[in-house]
Formats: sequence, structure tokens, C-alpha cells
Amino acid sequence: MTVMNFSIPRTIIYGEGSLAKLADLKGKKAALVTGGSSMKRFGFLDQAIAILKKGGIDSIVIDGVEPNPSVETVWRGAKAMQDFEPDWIVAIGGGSALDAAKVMWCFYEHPNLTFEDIIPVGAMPPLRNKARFVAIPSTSGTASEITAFSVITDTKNHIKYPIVAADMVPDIAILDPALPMVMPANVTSNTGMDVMCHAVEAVASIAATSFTDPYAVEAIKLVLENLEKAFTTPTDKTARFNMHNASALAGMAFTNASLGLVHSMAHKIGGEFGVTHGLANAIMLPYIIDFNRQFTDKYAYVERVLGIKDLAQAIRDLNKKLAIPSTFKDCDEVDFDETKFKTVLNRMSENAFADPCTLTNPGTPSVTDVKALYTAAYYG
Ligand SMILES: NC(=O)c1ccc[n+]([C@@H]2O[C@H](COP(=O)([O-])OP(=O)(O)OC[C@H]3O[C@@H](n4cnc5c(N)ncnc54)[C@H](O)[C@@H]3O)[C@@H](O)[C@H]2O)c1
Ligand SMILES: CCCCCCO
Ligand SMILES: [Fe+2]
Repeated sequence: MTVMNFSIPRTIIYGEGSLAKLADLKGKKAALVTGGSSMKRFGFLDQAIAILKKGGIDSIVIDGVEPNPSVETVWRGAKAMQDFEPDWIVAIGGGSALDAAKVMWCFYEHPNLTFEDIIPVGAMPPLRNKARFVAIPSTSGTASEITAFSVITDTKNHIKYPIVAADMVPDIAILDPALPMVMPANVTSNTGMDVMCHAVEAVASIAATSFTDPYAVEAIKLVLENLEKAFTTPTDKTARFNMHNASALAGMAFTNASLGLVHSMAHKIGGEFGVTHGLANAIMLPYIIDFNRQFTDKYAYVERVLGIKDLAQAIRDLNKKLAIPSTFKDCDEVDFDETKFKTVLNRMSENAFADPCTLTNPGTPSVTDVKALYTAAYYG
């Protein structure tokens, strides 16, 4: 029996008002990393600065992190940290902000590294010589506040790289449902289906264990029971609380069991077309459950435990309630031009096949399988 490892953040603070716990941090300087305008617009960024100040911590803001954050954005933030020398990094925003902050942290602690140095799984040197990390997610969500992962886009070759390093698991995760409550409906649905995908892929993963399955199954249950409500009634506190916790629970599952083919394919179609991560996952998930069923009985296990007739159909039904299209051809978020799709299909399929997430898929697909699955998800 091989020796296994199960790691999650040391501290997870959750529930209404948990943002105020930033006041308990012991330190001198914090670098706040955030994304677009939402945290500023809704006052959460100013709240965080004031709470840190109350606790005796001065801060700088590194903002403007774009969706699907680039290597260039990471270097910009790392430089600001090297100049300010914080002992805390506080990432507040969606997965893009949290992911960018994690790799900024790495280059702050190790300024002589290159991005290529940290692409191999586990290649990142130890962190925490200069700073510790607090993650405050505003979407429910990528669970980047829980995981050992960060997804960074190399804009030169259009490839999204999942960076994997145990030290990137944040010290503290703060799950305050007030932040995701202000998400617009499409962000609620896309990020909520990312949670579903994290949980379903973690439970079917060849690295799933008795430590990871309970978190994954509970997350699937909470998404089925709460996502539609959070989508239709954005101010429903119970639905937002349960979705925010579901995101972290799914994160505890997949940071230890990893994921599968849906994420490999979502990373690569995201790199080629810029489609939102959760939306790409939501469209493809049912197709890959149907494909993977030949390799695993874990979907049947979930159906038995949760009393679901057919998991893929339950996900198709939920997608429909969330106004998520069943194919990329019918997706109006980005232009999935058919000629471009055919042109990039081979490259995209080979890159998806090589993505680290494919390693834990319940069965080993061929590149031809991946192409067929992209084609099925494109045309239906
Ligand atoms: N590290 C991991 O384990 C992990 C897991 C899954 C996905 N990811 C990565 O995370 C990224 C996606 O993150 P995401 O899905 O959270 O979206 P995001 O961070 O890209 O944000 C999407 C949009 O929603 C806005 N937004 C975020 N929170 C908001 C709020 N509360 N109210 C209003 N607007 C808000 C953002 O400003 C942005 O415009 C992708 O790059 C994906 O690859 C990382
Ligand atoms: C190897 C796991 C990478 C996780 C990335 C989630 O989009
Ligand atoms: Fe994801």
C-alpha cells in the first residue's frame, strides 16, 4: 500500500461576517491582490484594508488581475511585493486573482525563478520564508482558497498551465458569503458548475480515497440543492452560504485527488477561445461522464448515495435551469467560430491529452478520444 498524503489549509474561517477575522492576523505589512473592479465596487477591498489597519497591518493593493491571469500579470505583482516586502499576502477575488497571487508569492520568495521552472508538477521550491497567505474567494467557485494549484496562461502559446505545489495551499481561507452574494447570475452559474465539476472529477479520480470522497459527495449534494436558488435568488443567504462551502469542500477533495479529463479539456479550450473556465467545464461534463462510465463505477456510487437516477442527466437538467448551453456551437459567451474550432482541434486535443489533470482521469483516453469528445461537445 503506498503512503498517501492529505493536505488542506490549516485554518478555514467561514460564515457571515468572517471577513472581519482579518483583524486577527499578526504581522506588519500585507499585499492585497485582487482582480477587476468588483471587490472595489462593492466595498470589500476597502473593508479589508481598514480591518487590516485596525489590526496594525499596513497594506498595498495589487489590482487589475485579469480573468485567466497571464505570466506578465504575475511578474508585475511579484515586483510590487519585492519592493514592499509584505509578511502577509491577502488574495481577495475570484479564482483568477487567487491564482495570480499564489504565483506572485512564489516569485516574491524566489525572484530568480522563471515561469518554466515551476511548470513541472511539484517543482516549486518551499514558500513561507518571507510571507504567509490568506485567500478570500469572491466566487463559489474555483476553491483556489483551498488548493495546491494555480492556473496561469502563457499568452505567447495560448496555453493555460496548471501549476501544482503543496506549499501553495493557503494558510488561511476566509469564506464570507457576503462576497459571492454580489456575483452576477452568469458568474454564479459558471463558477457553481465549476464546483460540480471539481467534485464529480475528484470522486471519479484514480487518486480518490476515503479522505476525499466524503467532501466530494457532500459538495455534489449541496450544488444540486442550492445552485439554482443562488442563480434565481442572488440574495438568498442560505443558498450563498451553502454554495460557498460546497466550493471549499470540493476544493478539499480535488486538491488531494486531483481532477480529470474535463479540466484538461477546459484548460485548453479556455486557452484557445478565452471561454470562462466554469462554463467550459459545465458544457463538457455530461459528455465525459458518459465516456468515462466505461472505466469506473464511482458515478454509480454517487447516484446510489444521493438517490440520483443518472448523474449526467441531472447535470444536463441543471445546466438547462442555469441557461448554460448544451454545446459550444450554441454558446454565445464567446465566438466559437467553426473554422477556428476545426483549425485548432488537433493542437487543442494533444495539449489536453498532455495536461496533468488527464493523469487521474478514471481511464486513459487516446488523443482521438479527446478529439471526438471536443467534437461532440461542440456540435452536440
Ligand atoms: N487554483 C485552482 O485550484 C483553480 C481551480 C479551478 C479554476 N481555476 C482558475 O480560476 C479562474 C477562474 O476563476 P473564477 O471562476 O473564480 O472567475 P474569475 O476570477 O475569472 O472572475 C470572473 C469574473 O467575475 C468577476 N467577479 C468575481 N467575483 C465577483 C463578485 N463577487 N461579484 C461580481 N463579480 C465578480 C471577476 O471580476 C471577473 O470579471 C480560471 O483561470 C481557472 O483556470 C483555478
Ligand atoms: C493538476 C490540477 C490542476 C487544477 C487546475 C484546476 O483548473
Ligand atoms: Fe475548475
